[in-house]
Amino acid sequence: MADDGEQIDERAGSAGAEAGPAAAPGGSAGPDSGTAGPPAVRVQGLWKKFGEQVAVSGIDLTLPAGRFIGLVGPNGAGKTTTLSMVTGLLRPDAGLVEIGGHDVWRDPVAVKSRIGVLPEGLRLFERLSGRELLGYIGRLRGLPGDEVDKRAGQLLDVLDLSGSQNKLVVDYSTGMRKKIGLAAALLHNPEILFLDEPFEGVDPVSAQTIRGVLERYTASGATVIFSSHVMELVESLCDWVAVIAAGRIRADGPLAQVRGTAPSLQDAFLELVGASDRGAGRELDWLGGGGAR
Ligand SMILES: Nc1ncnc2c1ncn2[C@@H]1O[C@H](COP(=O)(O)OP(=O)(O)OP(=O)(O)O)[C@@H](O)[C@H]1O
Repeated sequence: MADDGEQIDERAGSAGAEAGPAAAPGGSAGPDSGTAGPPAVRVQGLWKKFGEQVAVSGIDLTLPAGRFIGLVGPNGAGKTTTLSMVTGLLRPDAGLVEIGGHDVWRDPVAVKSRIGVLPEGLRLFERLSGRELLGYIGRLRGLPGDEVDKRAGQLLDVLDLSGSQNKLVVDYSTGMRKKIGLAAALLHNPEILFLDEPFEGVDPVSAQTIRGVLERYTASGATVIFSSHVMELVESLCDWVAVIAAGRIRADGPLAQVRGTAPSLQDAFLELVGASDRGAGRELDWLGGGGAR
Protein backbone atom coordinates (compact mmCIF):
# COMPACT_ATOMS: atom_id res chain seq x y z
CA MET A 1 0.00 0.00 0.00
CA ALA A 2 1.26 3.44 -0.80
CA ASP A 3 1.97 5.88 1.93
CA ASP A 4 -1.21 7.71 2.94
CA GLY A 5 -1.97 10.44 0.49
CA GLU A 6 1.59 10.61 -0.79
CA GLN A 7 0.65 10.29 -4.43
CA ILE A 8 -2.34 12.57 -4.48
CA ASP A 9 -1.72 15.84 -6.23
CA GLU A 10 -1.21 18.93 -4.19
CA ARG A 11 -4.39 20.93 -3.89
CA ALA A 12 -4.40 24.01 -6.02
CA GLY A 13 -4.44 26.84 -3.54
CA SER A 14 -5.97 26.99 -0.12
CA ALA A 15 -9.61 27.22 0.76
CA GLY A 16 -8.71 28.03 4.30
CA ALA A 17 -8.33 30.96 6.54
CA GLU A 18 -7.15 30.78 10.10
CA ALA A 19 -10.06 30.75 12.48
CA GLY A 20 -10.45 33.71 14.70
CA PRO A 21 -11.33 33.66 18.37
CA ALA A 22 -13.54 30.96 19.76
CA ALA A 23 -17.22 30.90 19.00
CA ALA A 24 -19.53 31.01 21.95
CA PRO A 25 -20.91 27.69 23.14
CA GLY A 26 -24.52 27.07 22.29
CA GLY A 27 -24.60 29.17 19.17
CA SER A 28 -21.98 30.30 16.80
CA ALA A 29 -20.54 33.74 17.22
CA GLY A 30 -19.14 33.91 13.70
CA PRO A 31 -15.63 32.51 13.63
CA ASP A 32 -13.32 34.08 11.12
CA SER A 33 -15.17 37.35 11.18
CA GLY A 34 -12.68 39.95 10.14
CA THR A 35 -10.35 37.47 8.41
CA ALA A 36 -10.09 36.71 4.70
CA GLY A 37 -12.75 34.64 2.97
CA PRO A 38 -16.21 33.44 3.93
CA PRO A 39 -16.70 30.61 6.43
CA ALA A 40 -16.94 27.08 5.06
CA VAL A 41 -20.52 26.80 6.26
CA ARG A 42 -23.01 29.33 7.59
CA VAL A 43 -26.37 28.12 8.80
CA GLN A 44 -29.11 30.35 10.17
CA GLY A 45 -32.45 29.32 11.62
CA LEU A 46 -32.39 25.82 10.12
CA TRP A 47 -35.53 23.75 10.77
CA LYS A 48 -36.74 20.33 9.73
CA LYS A 49 -39.79 18.37 10.86
CA PHE A 50 -40.78 14.86 9.76
CA GLY A 51 -44.50 14.77 10.54
CA GLU A 52 -44.70 15.64 14.24
CA GLN A 53 -41.04 14.80 14.83
CA VAL A 54 -38.81 17.87 15.02
CA ALA A 55 -35.43 16.65 13.76
CA VAL A 56 -33.62 20.01 13.56
CA SER A 57 -34.84 22.82 15.73
CA GLY A 58 -33.61 26.22 14.58
CA ILE A 59 -29.87 25.72 14.23
CA ASP A 60 -27.48 28.68 13.88
CA LEU A 61 -23.93 27.60 13.14
CA THR A 62 -20.82 29.02 11.52
CA LEU A 63 -17.99 26.64 10.68
CA PRO A 64 -14.63 28.13 9.68
CA ALA A 65 -12.73 27.15 6.55
CA GLY A 66 -9.50 25.16 6.70
CA ARG A 67 -10.47 23.17 9.77
CA PHE A 68 -11.04 19.54 10.68
CA ILE A 69 -14.52 19.77 12.17
CA GLY A 70 -16.46 17.13 14.10
CA LEU A 71 -20.25 17.17 14.39
CA VAL A 72 -21.08 15.01 17.36
CA GLY A 73 -24.33 14.04 19.04
CA PRO A 74 -26.26 11.08 20.41
CA ASN A 75 -28.41 8.79 18.24
CA GLY A 76 -31.30 10.73 16.76
CA ALA A 77 -29.73 14.11 17.59
CA GLY A 78 -30.16 15.44 14.06
CA LYS A 79 -26.65 15.05 12.63
CA THR A 80 -27.64 13.30 9.40
CA THR A 81 -30.62 15.59 8.87
CA THR A 82 -28.41 18.65 9.37
CA LEU A 83 -25.66 17.40 7.05
CA SER A 84 -28.26 16.44 4.42
CA MET A 85 -29.74 19.95 4.47
CA VAL A 86 -26.33 21.63 4.47
CA THR A 87 -25.19 19.63 1.43
CA GLY A 88 -28.37 20.20 -0.57
CA LEU A 89 -29.69 16.65 -0.29
CA LEU A 90 -32.72 17.54 1.83
CA ARG A 91 -34.77 20.72 1.62
CA PRO A 92 -35.14 22.52 4.97
CA ASP A 93 -38.55 23.66 6.23
CA ALA A 94 -36.91 27.00 7.05
CA GLY A 95 -33.50 28.56 7.30
CA LEU A 96 -30.50 29.65 5.32
CA VAL A 97 -27.46 27.56 4.37
CA GLU A 98 -24.38 29.01 2.73
CA ILE A 99 -21.28 27.12 1.64
CA GLY A 100 -18.27 29.32 1.01
CA GLY A 101 -20.65 32.29 0.80
CA HIS A 102 -22.99 30.64 -1.77
CA ASP A 103 -26.60 29.84 -0.96
CA VAL A 104 -27.07 26.07 -1.19
CA TRP A 105 -30.59 26.27 -2.60
CA ARG A 106 -30.27 29.37 -4.79
CA ASP A 107 -26.84 28.59 -6.20
CA PRO A 108 -26.62 24.77 -6.23
CA VAL A 109 -24.14 24.45 -9.11
CA ALA A 110 -21.57 26.74 -7.48
CA VAL A 111 -22.01 24.89 -4.19
CA LYS A 112 -21.87 21.38 -5.61
CA SER A 113 -18.66 22.05 -7.51
CA ARG A 114 -17.01 23.08 -4.23
CA ILE A 115 -18.09 20.18 -2.05
CA GLY A 116 -17.58 16.46 -1.78
CA VAL A 117 -20.09 14.37 0.15
CA LEU A 118 -19.99 10.92 1.67
CA PRO A 119 -23.59 10.57 2.85
CA GLU A 120 -25.04 8.07 5.28
CA GLY A 121 -26.33 4.91 3.58
CA LEU A 122 -24.39 5.83 0.46
CA ARG A 123 -26.07 4.59 -2.71
CA LEU A 124 -23.57 3.58 -5.32
CA PHE A 125 -23.84 2.23 -8.85
CA GLU A 126 -23.64 -1.38 -7.73
CA ARG A 127 -23.10 -2.97 -11.14
CA LEU A 128 -20.00 -0.93 -11.90
CA SER A 129 -16.55 -1.92 -10.72
CA GLY A 130 -14.80 0.44 -8.31
CA ARG A 131 -12.62 1.71 -11.14
CA GLU A 132 -15.60 2.23 -13.46
CA LEU A 133 -17.47 4.05 -10.72
CA LEU A 134 -14.65 6.55 -10.29
CA GLY A 135 -14.41 6.95 -14.07
CA TYR A 136 -18.11 7.69 -14.27
CA ILE A 137 -18.11 10.14 -11.33
CA GLY A 138 -15.06 11.91 -12.75
CA ARG A 139 -16.80 12.44 -16.11
CA LEU A 140 -19.96 13.65 -14.32
CA ARG A 141 -17.75 16.17 -12.54
CA GLY A 142 -16.48 17.37 -15.93
CA LEU A 143 -12.87 16.26 -15.49
CA PRO A 144 -10.86 15.27 -18.59
CA GLY A 145 -10.56 11.51 -19.10
CA ASP A 146 -6.81 11.27 -18.58
CA GLU A 147 -7.02 13.31 -15.39
CA VAL A 148 -9.81 11.06 -14.09
CA ASP A 149 -7.67 8.00 -14.86
CA LYS A 150 -4.68 9.46 -13.06
CA ARG A 151 -6.60 10.57 -9.98
CA ALA A 152 -8.66 7.37 -9.80
CA GLY A 153 -5.52 5.22 -9.96
CA GLN A 154 -3.84 7.25 -7.21
CA LEU A 155 -6.90 7.25 -4.94
CA LEU A 156 -7.43 3.50 -5.40
CA ASP A 157 -3.78 2.94 -4.54
CA VAL A 158 -3.72 5.19 -1.47
CA LEU A 159 -6.98 3.71 -0.17
CA ASP A 160 -5.68 0.18 -0.70
CA LEU A 161 -8.38 -0.64 -3.24
CA SER A 162 -6.17 -1.29 -6.26
CA GLY A 163 -6.51 -5.05 -5.85
CA SER A 164 -10.32 -4.72 -5.88
CA GLN A 165 -10.67 -2.08 -8.57
CA ASN A 166 -12.22 -4.49 -11.06
CA LYS A 167 -14.64 -6.04 -8.55
CA LEU A 168 -18.27 -4.93 -8.78
CA VAL A 169 -19.24 -2.44 -6.09
CA VAL A 170 -22.11 -4.75 -5.07
CA ASP A 171 -19.45 -7.21 -3.88
CA TYR A 172 -17.57 -4.64 -1.79
CA SER A 173 -17.53 -4.93 2.01
CA THR A 174 -18.87 -2.10 4.20
CA GLY A 175 -15.39 -0.67 4.71
CA MET A 176 -14.56 -0.91 1.01
CA ARG A 177 -17.79 0.92 0.19
CA LYS A 178 -16.79 3.73 2.56
CA LYS A 179 -13.40 3.97 0.90
CA ILE A 180 -14.69 3.99 -2.67
CA GLY A 181 -17.32 6.54 -1.57
CA LEU A 182 -14.54 8.67 -0.12
CA ALA A 183 -12.53 8.37 -3.34
CA ALA A 184 -15.59 9.45 -5.34
CA ALA A 185 -16.11 12.44 -3.02
CA LEU A 186 -12.45 13.52 -3.36
CA LEU A 187 -12.00 12.99 -7.09
CA HIS A 188 -12.80 16.58 -8.12
CA ASN A 189 -10.61 18.01 -5.33
CA PRO A 190 -13.40 19.80 -3.43
CA GLU A 191 -12.79 22.70 -1.05
CA ILE A 192 -15.03 21.19 1.61
CA LEU A 193 -15.63 17.53 2.33
CA PHE A 194 -18.72 16.36 4.25
CA LEU A 195 -18.60 12.85 5.70
CA ASP A 196 -21.44 11.19 7.59
CA GLU A 197 -19.94 8.57 9.93
CA PRO A 198 -16.94 7.87 7.67
CA PHE A 199 -15.32 5.44 10.10
CA GLU A 200 -18.38 3.30 10.86
CA GLY A 201 -17.79 -0.32 9.85
CA VAL A 202 -14.19 0.42 8.90
CA ASP A 203 -11.35 -1.74 10.30
CA PRO A 204 -8.46 -0.05 12.18
CA VAL A 205 -6.04 -0.37 9.24
CA SER A 206 -8.49 1.21 6.79
CA ALA A 207 -9.42 3.82 9.42
CA GLN A 208 -5.77 4.77 9.67
CA THR A 209 -5.55 5.04 5.89
CA ILE A 210 -8.65 7.23 5.67
CA ARG A 211 -7.34 9.33 8.49
CA GLY A 212 -4.04 9.88 6.71
CA VAL A 213 -5.79 10.98 3.53
CA LEU A 214 -8.02 13.39 5.44
CA GLU A 215 -5.17 14.85 7.47
CA ARG A 216 -3.21 15.49 4.31
CA TYR A 217 -6.27 17.05 2.70
CA THR A 218 -6.88 19.48 5.58
CA ALA A 219 -3.18 20.29 5.91
CA SER A 220 -3.40 21.82 2.43
CA GLY A 221 -6.11 24.24 3.58
CA ALA A 222 -9.27 22.25 2.76
CA THR A 223 -12.11 21.73 5.22
CA VAL A 224 -13.43 18.42 6.52
CA ILE A 225 -16.76 18.26 8.34
CA PHE A 226 -17.68 14.84 9.63
CA SER A 227 -20.22 13.35 11.98
CA SER A 228 -19.29 10.70 14.51
CA HIS A 229 -20.26 9.12 17.81
CA VAL A 230 -16.67 8.22 18.64
CA MET A 231 -15.37 10.97 20.89
CA GLU A 232 -11.79 9.69 21.06
CA LEU A 233 -11.62 9.85 17.30
CA VAL A 234 -13.08 13.34 17.14
CA GLU A 235 -10.76 14.50 19.92
CA SER A 236 -7.69 13.15 18.14
CA LEU A 237 -8.61 14.39 14.65
CA CYS A 238 -10.59 17.60 14.98
CA ASP A 239 -9.60 21.11 15.92
CA TRP A 240 -13.21 22.35 15.89
CA VAL A 241 -16.31 20.66 17.29
CA ALA A 242 -20.07 21.20 17.21
CA VAL A 243 -22.22 19.25 19.66
CA ILE A 244 -25.84 18.66 18.69
CA ALA A 245 -28.58 17.12 20.81
CA ALA A 246 -32.33 17.00 20.23
CA GLY A 247 -31.98 19.06 17.08
CA ARG A 248 -30.12 21.95 18.71
CA ILE A 249 -26.49 23.02 18.89
CA ARG A 250 -25.33 22.68 22.51
CA ALA A 251 -21.78 23.93 21.98
CA ASP A 252 -19.48 24.76 19.12
CA GLY A 253 -16.02 26.15 18.75
CA PRO A 254 -12.38 25.13 18.98
CA LEU A 255 -11.94 21.69 20.54
CA ALA A 256 -10.23 23.03 23.67
CA GLN A 257 -13.06 25.46 24.28
CA VAL A 258 -15.82 22.86 23.90
CA ARG A 259 -13.92 20.43 26.14
CA GLY A 260 -13.44 23.21 28.72
CA THR A 261 -12.22 21.89 32.05
CA ALA A 262 -13.55 18.37 31.46
CA PRO A 263 -10.86 15.66 31.40
CA SER A 264 -11.91 14.53 27.91
CA LEU A 265 -14.29 15.41 25.10
CA GLN A 266 -16.32 12.35 26.10
CA ASP A 267 -16.89 13.82 29.58
CA ALA A 268 -17.74 17.23 28.17
CA PHE A 269 -20.10 15.62 25.68
CA LEU A 270 -21.96 13.60 28.35
CA GLU A 271 -22.37 16.77 30.38
CA LEU A 272 -23.55 18.83 27.40
CA VAL A 273 -26.15 16.30 26.29
CA GLY A 274 -27.31 15.70 29.86
CA ALA A 275 -26.39 12.01 29.95
CA SER A 276 -23.65 11.97 32.61
CA ASP A 277 -25.94 10.81 35.44
CA ARG A 278 -27.89 8.20 33.46
CA GLY A 279 -27.76 4.87 35.36
CA ALA A 280 -26.01 2.10 33.47
CA GLY A 281 -29.05 -0.17 33.41
CA ARG A 282 -29.58 -0.25 37.20
CA GLU A 283 -33.14 -1.47 36.70
CA LEU A 284 -32.02 -4.46 34.64
CA ASP A 285 -31.65 -6.54 37.80
CA TRP A 286 -32.70 -9.70 35.91
CA LEU A 287 -29.78 -9.44 33.49
CA GLY A 288 -26.70 -11.61 33.99
CA GLY A 289 -26.00 -14.14 36.70
CA GLY A 290 -25.30 -16.81 34.13
CA GLY A 291 -28.72 -18.31 33.55
CA ALA A 292 -32.18 -17.99 32.03
CA ARG A 293 -34.42 -16.96 34.93
N1 LIG B 1 -36.99 10.39 6.92
C1 LIG B 1 -37.36 10.49 8.17
N2 LIG B 1 -38.65 10.33 8.53
C2 LIG B 1 -39.04 10.47 9.82
N3 LIG B 1 -38.21 10.79 10.84
C3 LIG B 1 -36.94 10.97 10.55
C4 LIG B 1 -36.42 10.83 9.21
N4 LIG B 1 -35.09 11.09 9.23
C5 LIG B 1 -34.79 11.36 10.52
N5 LIG B 1 -35.88 11.29 11.30
C6 LIG B 1 -35.93 11.56 12.74
O1 LIG B 1 -35.26 12.79 12.95
C7 LIG B 1 -34.47 12.71 14.15
C8 LIG B 1 -33.02 13.00 13.78
O2 LIG B 1 -32.52 11.93 12.99
P1 LIG B 1 -31.06 11.93 12.37
O3 LIG B 1 -30.95 10.72 11.51
O4 LIG B 1 -30.78 13.24 11.78
O5 LIG B 1 -30.16 11.75 13.69
P2 LIG B 1 -28.62 11.38 13.84
O6 LIG B 1 -28.07 12.34 14.83
O7 LIG B 1 -27.98 11.32 12.51
O8 LIG B 1 -28.72 9.93 14.47
P3 LIG B 1 -27.73 8.66 14.43
O9 LIG B 1 -26.50 9.08 15.18
O10 LIG B 1 -28.49 7.61 15.16
O11 LIG B 1 -27.45 8.33 12.99
C9 LIG B 1 -34.70 11.33 14.73
O12 LIG B 1 -35.70 11.44 15.71
C10 LIG B 1 -35.18 10.51 13.55
O13 LIG B 1 -36.06 9.49 13.98
